[in-house]
Amino acid sequence: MTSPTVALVRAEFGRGRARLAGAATLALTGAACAVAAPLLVAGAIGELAGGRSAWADLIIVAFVSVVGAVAGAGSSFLVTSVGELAVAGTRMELVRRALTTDLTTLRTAGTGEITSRIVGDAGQMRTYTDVLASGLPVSALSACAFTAVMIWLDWVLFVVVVSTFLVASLSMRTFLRSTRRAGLRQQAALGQVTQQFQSVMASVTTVKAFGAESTMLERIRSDVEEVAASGVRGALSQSCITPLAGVAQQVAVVGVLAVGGLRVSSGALSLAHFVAFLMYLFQLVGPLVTIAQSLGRIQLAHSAIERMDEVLRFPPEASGVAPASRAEPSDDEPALSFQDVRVQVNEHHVLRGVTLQVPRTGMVALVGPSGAGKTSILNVIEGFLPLTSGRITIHGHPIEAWSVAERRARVSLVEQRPTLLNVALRQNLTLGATTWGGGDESVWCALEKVNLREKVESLPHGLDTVVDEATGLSGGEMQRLAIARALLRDADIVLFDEPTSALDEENENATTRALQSLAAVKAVVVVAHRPSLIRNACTVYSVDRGRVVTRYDAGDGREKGCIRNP
Ligand SMILES: Nc1ncnc2c1ncn2[C@@H]1O[C@H](COP(=O)(O)OP(=O)(O)OP(=O)(O)O)[C@@H](O)[C@H]1O
Repeated sequence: MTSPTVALVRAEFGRGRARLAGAATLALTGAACAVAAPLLVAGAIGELAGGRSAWADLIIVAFVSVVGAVAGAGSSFLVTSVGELAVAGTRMELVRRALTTDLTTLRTAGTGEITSRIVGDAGQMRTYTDVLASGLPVSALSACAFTAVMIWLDWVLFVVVVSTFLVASLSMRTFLRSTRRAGLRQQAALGQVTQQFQSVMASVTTVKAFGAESTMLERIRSDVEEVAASGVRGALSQSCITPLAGVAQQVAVVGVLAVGGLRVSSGALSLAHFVAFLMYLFQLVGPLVTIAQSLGRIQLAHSAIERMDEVLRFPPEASGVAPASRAEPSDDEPALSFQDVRVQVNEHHVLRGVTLQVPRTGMVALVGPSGAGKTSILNVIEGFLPLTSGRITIHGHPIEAWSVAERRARVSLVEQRPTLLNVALRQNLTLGATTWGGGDESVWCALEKVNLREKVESLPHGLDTVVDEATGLSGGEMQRLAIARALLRDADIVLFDEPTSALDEENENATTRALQSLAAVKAVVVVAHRPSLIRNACTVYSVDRGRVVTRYDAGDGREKGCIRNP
């Protein structure tokens, strides 16, 4: 199967083909200069041996060497710039895949693991692009050219060189394999470190409050040590490659000197060709070491590619069918309808046959003991939990008939544990707000409804305040900001999961009023424990063990608190 990472890199290289063509031309120039230099030196020796001046030849040698060096540097710069773009393109695709896959895949993989692939493994791929596009082809080209000239100069001496390098290359294969294994283990351990550290940071206050710093440190230590141990194993294998090439070169030099000396004295080889052959032999070691090291680095990059491939193969969220296949919502249909909805995750029966209806306007409350399945009902509407059987309709159309984006555009959610993004308050509040025309008035209006206007006005940067760990928002303030965000979104179904659980009486009353006025024009579903919220519901569904066990409807012209069992 083709690696999606490699396919991405190829596509990026395709986009940078002009620069790569320039790099290839420069690399060829560099290689040609490297090949020409010893021949020019041999020519100079011939001139000197014949008692003639060799100044002109030596100046040409110097010129060719400088041109070769400049061409090599230019080629490497061009390839590096294309490589950076390839890494950036791959990183963006990894982020896109992570954001567009379903929650189950995301949670199974672990966000820390994914982070380490986006940051660490993608960085490792720079090695791959550098090596593959620059070091390796140039060295291979030079080695081929040197080899061809060496055969032309004296094939007997070349056989001596090949036999020594063949023995060395067989030993190198073992080192290359162990480098790859070490690389895979190191990247996996690094992923674990990121995963563990992220989870500790997410609960850092709990860790501190319970004095669990050293316990957490110990949990992370074994993975950190594994990163180091695999790194050392990889470095050991890699560091054996250069000396091995050095030893092969020395053995080859001794062999070439012995055999070459005999051939020069017998007149089978001229002195100038013998010197040129030796120069090529010394020059050959550089490209050979680069090739061997490049192969080692490619092994490391391959392990990174395997790990990125896993993310790039994440399935996208089921997108539903195109809107064209569905008629416009009818006014007579309820906003939401569940018929015998069942959800099973692995062996766990989360919902066991839920039937309920939510009218187009008004508030429906879900009540019940902890773990009953209330949040799961909201999650299945959002598509965070997959439906096992049963039927859900939104405005009369089955959820399968809505694309995920369209369905979510109709629905707004305030989660039980709301989160704010690390961006300005304004951006947090207008996240997904389709009606927000760029003016702040609607934002202030939403903040007023949740009793937060004064607080935000008092902040030195107002709506431009960036929400980070140092902002120090209280749990109740976070909850009210999340409610304001939901009020600003132009969705016709609004889901609230225990929206007042962290609020004092005054803020609870303000929020209840905001929800009431919202329910006058929209369908509101609220998971609630507080009587103040339940009191305002037109229908209350009592949920237990994944089922609706009772339904209470408020009577016509009822007074507050008057909820009767049908
Ligand atoms: N993705 C999931 N995988 C496995 N089990 C799940 C999943 N989501 C929910 N559950 C389980 O389903 C049950 C219902 O969970 P849910 O969060 O819906 O309860 P709840 O009624 O909202 O509880 P609470 O009032 O405490 O928030 C729980 O036992 C929970 O562990």
